[in-house]
Amino acid sequence: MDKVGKTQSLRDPFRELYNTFKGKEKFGGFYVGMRQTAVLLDLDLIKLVMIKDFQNFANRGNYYNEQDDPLMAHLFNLDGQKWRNMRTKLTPTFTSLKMHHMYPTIVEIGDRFINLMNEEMLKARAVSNNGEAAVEVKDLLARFTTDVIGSCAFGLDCNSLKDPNAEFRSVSRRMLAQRRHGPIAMSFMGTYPNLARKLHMKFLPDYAAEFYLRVIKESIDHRDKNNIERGDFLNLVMEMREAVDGMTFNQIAAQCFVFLLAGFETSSSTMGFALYELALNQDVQEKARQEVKEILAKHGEFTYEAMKELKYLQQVLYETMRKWPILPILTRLTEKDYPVPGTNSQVFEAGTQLIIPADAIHHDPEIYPDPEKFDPERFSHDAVEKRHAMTWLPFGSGPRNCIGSRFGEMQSIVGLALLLKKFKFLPAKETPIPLQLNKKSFLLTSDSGIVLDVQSI
Ligand code: HEM
Repeated sequence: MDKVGKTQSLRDPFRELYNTFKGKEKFGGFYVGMRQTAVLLDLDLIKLVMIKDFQNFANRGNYYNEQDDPLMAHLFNLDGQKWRNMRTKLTPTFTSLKMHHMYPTIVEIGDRFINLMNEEMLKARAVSNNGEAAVEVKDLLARFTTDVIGSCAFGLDCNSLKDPNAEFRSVSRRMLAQRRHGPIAMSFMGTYPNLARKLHMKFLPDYAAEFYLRVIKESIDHRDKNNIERGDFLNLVMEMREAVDGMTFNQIAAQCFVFLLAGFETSSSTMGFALYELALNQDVQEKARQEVKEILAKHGEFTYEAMKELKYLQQVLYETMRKWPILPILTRLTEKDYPVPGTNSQVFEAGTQLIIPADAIHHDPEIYPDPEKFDPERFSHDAVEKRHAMTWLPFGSGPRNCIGSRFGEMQSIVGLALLLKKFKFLPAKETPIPLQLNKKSFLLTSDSGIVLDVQSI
C-alpha cells in the first residue's frame, strides 16, 4: 500500500492481493493505521455484504467534519440514520419521469458540445504538422457534463462549454487535481476521526468550499426571490427546508455539492475512457456508429426513445466501465460482529473496514477471459445472464449503490452517440498506449487527459 500515489495507483495493490489469494481464501486482511481491514475475495460473500446482510454493512465509515467542513457531510459520506433519511429524501431525484424531462436539455447541451469539438478539431488541425488534429478530449467532456448537471439539477448555466476558464470549471478542475492533505494526514483522519474533528481537520480546500457555498446560496436565493419552481434536484432539496425535520442550509448545500461533483467527474472520465478504447478498436467504433446512424434514421431525430434503442452503444459503455471502473474499490464498515459464512468460525469484528475490489474482479480472467481486450460482446444479454451478479460493479450494488447511475448512463450515451455521428476518433502520435493513470487520485483517471486524433466524417 505504501507505493500507492508514488509508483502505483490505488487499484494496483488490490489486484495483487486478489490475484494471489482468490479461490484460496474468502477474504484477506491487513491494518490501515489501527483499523482492521478485510478485502473480500469471494463473490457470494460480496453479495451477502452488499445486499442480503446489508443492514450490518450500510455504512462506509468515511471521515467528515460537519462543523468545520459542512460540504463534506453529503450522501456519500453520511452513515447510520442520517444516511438512511437522506437517501430516502434524495431518491426521487432521478425517477423515469424526471429523466425523461431532463433529456431534451442534455441533447441541447450535447449539440453545443459537438460545435465546440468541431472548433477544437479545426484549431488543432491548423497548427498540426502531420495532418492529425490532436485534441485533449477529457477536459471538453468534463465541460459538457458540468453544463449538463448544472442545468438539469440546478437550473444553472455553468458556462463551461463557452468559456474554458469559467469559474465553475476552473475551481472544480483545481480541486480535483490538488488535495488539501497528504497520505499521512488522510490516514490519520480515517483512523482517529474524533480526534481529527477536535483538531478541526478539514478535507476540502477553503477556496473550493467558499466557491461552492456561494454558488449554491445564490441559486437558492434567486429561486426564493423570484418564486421559481422547476421540479429539479434543487427544488427537491429546497422543499426539504419546510419538512418537520427540515434541513439546514449547510445540509442542503452538502447534497448539492456531491451531486455536482459526482454528476460531472464520473461520467466525463468514463466517456474519455470509452473514446480511448474506441480509438484503439476501430471495428467496435464503426459498429457503434452504424447503430447510431440506423436508429437516428429510424426515429428522424434523437429522441428519448431513440436513445433507449442504442443497445450496442450501451454494451460499449458497460465494457468501458468494466475495464475502467471510476471507483476501483468500494468500501463498507462492519456494524456488529459478523461470523463469516462458510469459514471456520472467522468473524468480521465490529468496526472492520471491508473492501470490495471491483477493478480486480473486472479483470479476473476466469470471469472475463483476456481481460485487457476491449470486447462489448461481453455485455450481450446472454453473456450477462451467465455471470454472477457481483462480477460488474461500476455503480456498486445494493441499497448503497450509486444514486445517479441512470442519469450518468444517460448523459454518457447521449454524449457518445452525438460524437460518433459527427467524428471519427483515432490514436494520435502523443496518445500514450497503454494509458497512464494518475497515481495520486482516488478515482480512476488518466494522468494527463486523453489526447486523440479527431476527424470529421
Ligand atoms: C458514469 C457515472 C457514474 C459512476 C461510474 C458512478 C459510480 C459510483 C459508485 C461506484 C458509487 C459507490 C457505490 C457503492 O458503494 O456501492 C457511487 C455512489 C454515489 N454516486 Fe455515483 N457514479 C456515477 C454518476 C453519478 C451521478 C450522475 C451522480 C449524481 C448526480 C452520482 C452521485 C452519487 C452519490 C450521491 C453516491 C453516494 C450514494 C450513497 O452513498 O447513498 N453518481 N457512484
